[in-house]
Amino acid sequence: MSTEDARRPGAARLGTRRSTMATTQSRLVADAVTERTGVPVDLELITSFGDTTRAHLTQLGGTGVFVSALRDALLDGGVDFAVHSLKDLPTAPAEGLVLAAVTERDDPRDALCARDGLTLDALPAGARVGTGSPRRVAQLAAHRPDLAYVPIRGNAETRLGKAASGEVDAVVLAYAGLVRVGRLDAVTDVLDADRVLPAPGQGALAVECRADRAGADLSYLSSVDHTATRLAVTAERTVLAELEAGCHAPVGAFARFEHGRLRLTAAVASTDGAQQVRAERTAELEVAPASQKAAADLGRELARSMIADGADRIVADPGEIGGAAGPGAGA
Ligand SMILES: NCc1[nH]cc(CCC(=O)O)c1CC(=O)O
Repeated sequence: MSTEDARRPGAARLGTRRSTMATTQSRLVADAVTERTGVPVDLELITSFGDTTRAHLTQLGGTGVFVSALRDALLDGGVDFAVHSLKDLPTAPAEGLVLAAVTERDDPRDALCARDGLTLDALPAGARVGTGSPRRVAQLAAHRPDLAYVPIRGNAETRLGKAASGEVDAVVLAYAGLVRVGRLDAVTDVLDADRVLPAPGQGALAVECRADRAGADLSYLSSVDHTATRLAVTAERTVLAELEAGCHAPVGAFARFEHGRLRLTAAVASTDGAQQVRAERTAELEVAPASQKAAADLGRELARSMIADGADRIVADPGEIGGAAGPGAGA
């Protein structure tokens, strides 16, 4: 374990993964906490299995590879709190831990980073699109079944490098992540939610700490909680939980407040894009912490209507990326 700075007495210790994206988003939250409460925060770098393994993410057989090392450090008191990309957090609550805050969401959309400034519609048939996310492949294939989807992994810089080197023609990454690593220059098409629904929680950060400290010595963490975001991501994550799907399932969900209502859209698609269940539902909801249950109810009702339409069967057997069904022949 190494520290970013020498530890300052009285400073809170924020555990973070080592990647540029993780340290940038941890620093953002640390600065917001300090600005709002006066509590100084030091970053402590922790290596996780997800950062070191060469196995493809979808082969790791479980969710949350990025978060378990941080959670161990929280539970044993090595650090006071941790910041995760919310979309990487399993929906099942972690024993002894709570979400002390969910920060205001950044842009939730996915972005295409293609050679020669190409947009999704302009990519030629057969172009190779690199992404290891079944959700992205499934939804992209629904629009462009004629492209070749190639599973790739690595951090944002590594993936962008594969497009720059010509190994693939394009990669798809979260817009918010590209902002955090300072690589918006690579974006050639921003994929709005009508085309590709983001992952539940995408663009929001989760602040996690030990349950017995959240209402006690760490109660100041609530200063960075954003109620509207928390309600939206509660609805989104409830869809995922009800579908019994993990963060690498082909499930997109996005909720936003519009005219006093929370509007939730979700989609499940097979990896070849051929089967898709998409649904939307709204609920009248006050932007207040007391609306938490109503937000979860909205997610549960939407998921149940999708299951009635066969969404659970797609989740159970979405097909492989670049698998037997493969890219369609037509242009
Ligand atoms: N799975 C990795 C991951 N976790 C969070 C982000 C982006 C930032 C965010 O969604 O908050 C990324 C990279 C990506 O999907 O391109």
